[in-house]
Amino acid sequence: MVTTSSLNLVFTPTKPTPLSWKHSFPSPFTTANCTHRQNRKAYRFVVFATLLADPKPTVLVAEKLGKAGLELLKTFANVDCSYNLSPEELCTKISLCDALIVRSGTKVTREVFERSGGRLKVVGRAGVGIDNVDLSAATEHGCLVVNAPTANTIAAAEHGIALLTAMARNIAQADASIKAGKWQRSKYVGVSLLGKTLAVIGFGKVGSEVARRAKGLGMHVIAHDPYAPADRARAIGVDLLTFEEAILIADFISLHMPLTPATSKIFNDQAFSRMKKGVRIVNVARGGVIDEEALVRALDSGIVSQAALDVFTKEPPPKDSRLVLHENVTVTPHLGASTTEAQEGVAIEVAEAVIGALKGELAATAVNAPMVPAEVLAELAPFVTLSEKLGRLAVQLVAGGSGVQSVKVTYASARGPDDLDTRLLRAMITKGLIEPITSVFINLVNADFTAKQRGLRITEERFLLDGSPENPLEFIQIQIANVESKFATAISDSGEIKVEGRVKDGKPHLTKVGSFGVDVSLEGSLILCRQVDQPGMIGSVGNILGEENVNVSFMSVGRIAPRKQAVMTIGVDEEPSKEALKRIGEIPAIEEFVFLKL
Ligand SMILES: NC(=O)C1=CN([C@@H]2O[C@H](COP(=O)(O)OP(=O)(O)OC[C@H]3O[C@@H](n4cnc5c(N)ncnc54)[C@H](O)[C@@H]3O)[C@@H](O)[C@H]2O)C=CC1
Ligand SMILES: O=C(O)C(=O)COP(=O)(O)O
Repeated sequence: MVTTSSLNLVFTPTKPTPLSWKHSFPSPFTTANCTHRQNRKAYRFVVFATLLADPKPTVLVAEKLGKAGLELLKTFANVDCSYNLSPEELCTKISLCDALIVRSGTKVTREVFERSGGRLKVVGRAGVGIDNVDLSAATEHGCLVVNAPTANTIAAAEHGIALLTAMARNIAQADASIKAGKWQRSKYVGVSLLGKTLAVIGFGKVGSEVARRAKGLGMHVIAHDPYAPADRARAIGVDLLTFEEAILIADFISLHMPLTPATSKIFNDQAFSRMKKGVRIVNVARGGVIDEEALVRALDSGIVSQAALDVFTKEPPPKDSRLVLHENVTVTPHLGASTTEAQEGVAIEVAEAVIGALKGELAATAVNAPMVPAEVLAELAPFVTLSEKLGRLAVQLVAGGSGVQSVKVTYASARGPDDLDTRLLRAMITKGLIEPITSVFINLVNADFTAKQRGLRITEERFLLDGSPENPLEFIQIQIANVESKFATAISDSGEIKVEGRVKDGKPHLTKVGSFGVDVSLEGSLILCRQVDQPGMIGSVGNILGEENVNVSFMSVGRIAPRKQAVMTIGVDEEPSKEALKRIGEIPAIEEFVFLKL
C-alpha cells in the first residue's frame, strides 16, 4: 500500500545529484517498498553516497526557539542556532541550509531565496504572522513555507487583555511614576471596562479568544471580519458589523487581523476621524496595520485617548519614536506570543512541520501550497504517481522544437467535482511535463507558477461517469495540442498528442496512446512501436533486446484488427543502446517507434 508519508510530494527532485542531502532519494514518488530492481539499486547507491557526505539535513534556527522543538529537530537534522544574524550573514549561511526557522524578527527576503541556490526547501515560522517572509519569492523558488498557527493563540489573546486592562487603569504609567519617587493618585484615575463596547477587528483565532475574555469582563463585544463565519460570532455572542459601523460605536478597539496589502495602514487619518472621541486602541496584531504618524496626530488631538501597542511598523522602533514616547501610550516589545507555554508549543508545532516537509510530506500548516487532508492524500496517492508519469510520457512524445503551450487534462470519475481535489494531480502533471525538458525542479509549491512563467496553459476537464464513486478516478487523459509528435501514432483523431492512464492494482498503467488501446505498467522505460500486426514480432524485438542484455519487464500488443496495424509496448529495465534501437527500427514490419524514460 502507498502511504502518505511515502509520497515525497514536496522536495525531492527526480534527477538525483549524489553527495547532497536534499537529493537523497531517487524519485519523488519512490516508495519504501519499491520493487523496481534498478530503482532500489540507485536508491542504495545514493543513500550510501550521501551518508558518506552528510546523512542529515541542516536546519538553521535564526531566532530563539523552545527547547522541546530544538530537541525534536536534532533527532532528524543538524541544527545550527545562530541568532541575531545580519541580513548579509543570513544570505551567506543560507546556501548551506535545507531549512530555516524564524520568528517575527527575521526578514526572509527574496535575496535569501536567491542566495540559497535552490538548497533551501522549507521556511518554518514559529508563530502565526508570515508577513516577514516573502511568500511570492518562496513560491517561485519552490520553497515551502509552514507556520505554527495554533500554539500561541491564547498567549496573544491574554496579552491583548493584559494591555486592555493595563491601559484602562494606567498601570504602566503609574508604575513608572511611583518608581520615579512620585505618588500621583489623582493623575492616574482610570476608566472601567464594564458595559463598554469593544470592537474586535479580525475575528480569527486570537480575536475570538479576546472576545470571549472581554465578555467575561462585562464588555459589550462587536467584531469586524469580512471572512469570519457568522455562526462562530453568534456562538460567542458577538455581532459582526462592517468596519465603518464597528469603529464608529466602539469605546475600545482591539486589532487581530494579519498584515496584508489590504490591511496595511487601515487605521489612518480617515479611520481615526470617524471614531468616537476618546476611543482606546490595543494592537497585538502588526504595527503596519496602523499609520503610526496618523495615530500620533489622533492621540495629540484627543480622538484617541490611549493606545496600548505590542507591535510596531519597524521593530524595534526608533529610540526617539514620538508614538512610543507618547504619555498616553503603553508599549511592550512584541511579547504577545512570549509565554513559556506558547513558545514550547510553537517550537514543537514548527519543528514537526519542518521535519515532515523535509521528508517530502505535505504539511498541514503549509502557507504556500495546497493543503490536502491526509485521508484524501492516501486515496489519491497512486493517481499522483500516474499523473506525473503520464505527464513525463506525453512530453517525450512531442517532436523536438515544438513548444508545448496548451495541455488539456481530463479526469474521468463518478465523483462530483466537489469530491475530487485535482490540485495535487495538476501539479504532478505539470512536474511530469516540465522536468524532462528543463533543469527546473517542480514541486507542489511552484508548479502553477512555473507553468505560467513558461507560457504553459493547463486546462482541466471533468468527465462524469455513471456508477459507484468508490474510486476517486477511473482514468486520466492528457492531450497536448498544436504540436508535432515524434511518434505519429500518438496523435489522436482530433489532432492532439493523447495519452491515457488508469490505476490497476494500485499501480499506474498506460491504457491509451493516440487512438490505440494499450495496457502497460508505467515502470522503468518504455519502447512504443507501431507495426503491421503479424506473427513473430514480439520474438524479433525480444531477441534484439536479449542480445543486448536488456531485461524486458513486460510486453503488450494493442491492435485495430488482426493483421492490421498494432501498437506494441515493451517495458525495459535498462536503456537499450543506440545500436539496439536502430536494429529494432530496421525490422521491416515496424513503421515507427520511440523510446521513453519514465
Ligand atoms: N503580537 C504577537 O506576538 C502576536 C501577533 N499575532 C498577530 O495576530 C494575527 C492574528 O492571528 P490569528 O488570530 O492566530 O490569525 P487568524 O488567521 O486565525 O485570524 C485572522 C483573522 O483576520 C481576519 N481578517 C483578514 N483580513 C481582515 C480585514 N481586512 N479586516 C478584518 N479582519 C480581517 C481573517 O478573516 C481572520 O479571521 C496574526 O496574523 C499575527 O499578525 C499573532 C500571534 C502573536
Ligand atoms: O505569531 C506571531 O504572529 C507573532 O507575532 C509572534 O511573534 P514572535 O514569534 O514572538 O516573534
